[in-house]
Amino acid sequence: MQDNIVKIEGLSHRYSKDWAVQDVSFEINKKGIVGLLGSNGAGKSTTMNILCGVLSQTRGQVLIEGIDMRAAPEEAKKRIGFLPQNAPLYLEQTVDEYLTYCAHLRLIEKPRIKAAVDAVKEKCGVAHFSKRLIGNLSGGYRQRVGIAQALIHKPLLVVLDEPTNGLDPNQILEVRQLIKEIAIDRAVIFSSHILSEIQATCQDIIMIEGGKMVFKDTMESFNNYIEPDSLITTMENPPSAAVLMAIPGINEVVFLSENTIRMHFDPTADIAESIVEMSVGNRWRLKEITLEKSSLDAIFAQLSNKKLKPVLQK
Ligand SMILES: Nc1ncnc2c1ncn2[C@@H]1O[C@H](COP(=O)(O)OP(=O)(O)OP(=O)(O)O)[C@@H](O)[C@H]1O
Repeated sequence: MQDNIVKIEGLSHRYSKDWAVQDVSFEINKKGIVGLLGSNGAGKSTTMNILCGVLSQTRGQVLIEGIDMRAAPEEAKKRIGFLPQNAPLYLEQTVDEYLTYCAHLRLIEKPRIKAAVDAVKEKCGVAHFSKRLIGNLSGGYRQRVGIAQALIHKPLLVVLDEPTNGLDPNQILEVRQLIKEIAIDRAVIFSSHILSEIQATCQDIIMIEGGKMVFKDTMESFNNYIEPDSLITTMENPPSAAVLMAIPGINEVVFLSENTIRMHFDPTADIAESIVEMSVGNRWRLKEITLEKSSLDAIFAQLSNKKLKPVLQK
């Protein structure tokens, strides 16, 4: 029995001569929400389209519950519900007509179709719009219908490509809540170029930039990277950089001016307390000490910077 629903190994894809995705490998557990984060053009849609069997990779392997997407696409696709970046909605159909059509496409047996449609309408909060033309729904409700079609055949894995893109703040909150609900008994992977979006919803995060995976871990460990690791002090009578560097835990000292110093330190060491105590003992005349906390956006920017080594890759 597989303990993961997705296993991707050495995935690479090029459309013509440029590689859109290069050597991406990851696994997804059977339950929970994974966020695929990356800026525009990072390779998110390419990865998701390959994962769902919509696009055939140049290299590498995609296994869905151990089934090779290339070798047995029909079996693998049965396990997946997909909402692509541009939801495949027919605006001139009603919600009922469209979901019934999707149920047929998913080869649900005729006598079971009505119950399947009713169940996903209920789950996605669109039952009261059953007879409404999709073209007359708001963006948020259209997205709900898009998610409903992805759930119609009760897939083990739901793949949502930028599901909150273009929605207003209230609609974003509603779709996030819906994603959390559908992930209770299955795996969900969704993509976004907005870090806070992934942070609010996911247990795990995979980040790709320039087609390469630069980070993969739990959201919790990602958040730990924003622990303060530098501080700024102002002292009337500061010691030399060498004296400060000798304090255990300090690994870089930068004089910003004669009296203002930035110190980088190991976040596990209690540096602020050591500096205050030493300042009193050595008459450094400490006037100010401020911990600097990297913002999430700064970390995102750092990880997105292709020139940097992918230091956080696990
Ligand atoms: N059909 C295509 N033909 C040629 N190049 C493509 C094609 N689709 C995507 N690309 C290129 O592949 C790279 C990755 O694109 P992809 O759409 O996967 O990124 P993305 O992270 O989903 O970005 P976005 O959020 O803007 O959709 C980009 O450089 C893009 O221009």
